[in-house]
Amino acid sequence: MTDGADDLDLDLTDPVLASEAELAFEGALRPRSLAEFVGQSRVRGQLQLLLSAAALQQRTPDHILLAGPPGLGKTTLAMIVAHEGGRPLRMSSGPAIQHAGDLAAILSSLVPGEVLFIDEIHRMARSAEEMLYLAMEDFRIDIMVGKGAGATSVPLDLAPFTLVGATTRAGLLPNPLRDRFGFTAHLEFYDEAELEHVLTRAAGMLGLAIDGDAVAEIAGRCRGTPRIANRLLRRVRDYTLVHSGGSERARADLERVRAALDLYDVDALGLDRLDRAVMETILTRFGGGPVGLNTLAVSVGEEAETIEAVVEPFLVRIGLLTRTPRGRVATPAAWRHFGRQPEASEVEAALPLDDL
Ligand SMILES: Nc1ncnc2c1ncn2[C@@H]1O[C@H](COP(=O)(O)OP(=O)(O)OP(=O)(O)O)[C@@H](O)[C@H]1O
Repeated sequence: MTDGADDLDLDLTDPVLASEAELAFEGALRPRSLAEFVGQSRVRGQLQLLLSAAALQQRTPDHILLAGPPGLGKTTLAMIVAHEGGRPLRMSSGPAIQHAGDLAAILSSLVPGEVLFIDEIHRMARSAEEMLYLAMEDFRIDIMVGKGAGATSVPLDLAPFTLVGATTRAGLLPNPLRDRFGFTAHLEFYDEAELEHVLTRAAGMLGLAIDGDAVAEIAGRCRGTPRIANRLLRRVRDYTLVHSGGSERARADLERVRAALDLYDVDALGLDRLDRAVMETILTRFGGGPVGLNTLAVSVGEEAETIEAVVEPFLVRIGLLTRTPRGRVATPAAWRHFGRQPEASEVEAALPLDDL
């Protein structure tokens, strides 16, 4: 149990308190140290070295870029970087920094040694990005005063800080920005043993008794992602609570886990509704592909960025989808998983999207 577990001692029958409890649960679940952080052993080792070297030399750690799909622990790692070094943490995000002035206001108010976390850093305004280059390198920014011919730039010294940037799309970062990070961590999907560890820890904090095979079933269906693992566990907790008449001693067994996950539309491979809509669209509307990302996004009614950053990495990883220069293509494993034959696809191509 971590310190945050005490926050969970709330009355779950009160709807307001229950949602507070869910939030408290999210917060309490975040590991507070690298030792508590499950999996990503390579990244953990690299970060540990970087932080230890900075501590020995009594300087701020180098800037760190965390890259990888959503829910793998980027925010958690940023918090750990601050916590391990006993440094304050300022949190912001790319979409919130739409002008250089927004960034100047944040940078100029940092205290020495502060960790600045910018989530979705690839979505920051270009003018702010340019200001960040100088800030990262020299701990200095140039502020423009006045307008037109009379405008002058006034240098402003900043307190030394560590920037931790997070991105689901490292490829979108301009090279000058990427090069100014002292270390880039690429977070990978978690394997099932690691997810079982995450789930067992979370179940303990939630006070949920759960069988080993039931934990393994959730681990196999959470797309290699701790955030999804924790979310599914909460639904299993709800299901167990309701189907045992609210008994405190209820146990989540394999049967209950399967029933809960089926109810919430999570299939045996962990595909959810959006994953399935994407795959079925490729299989039925486009005969298995190739199909371009934008065409696919319009057909599914979802943002191209969401498909590229959230849906595709997992589908590629489990071998249902490949990316080719001509577009996305379903693999033979995808045809098998969806119980379809390539020849049948043209017949079904006339189906409207709602029928998928
Ligand atoms: N290695 C881990 N061990 C235990 N729990 C983890 C781990 N990584 C993530 N989690 C849990 O998963 C949840 C999501 O993690 P986090 O918010 O850090 O992901 P993220 O990569 O920042 O996601 P996003 O890109 O969507 O912001 C958190 O509740 C956290 O407790």
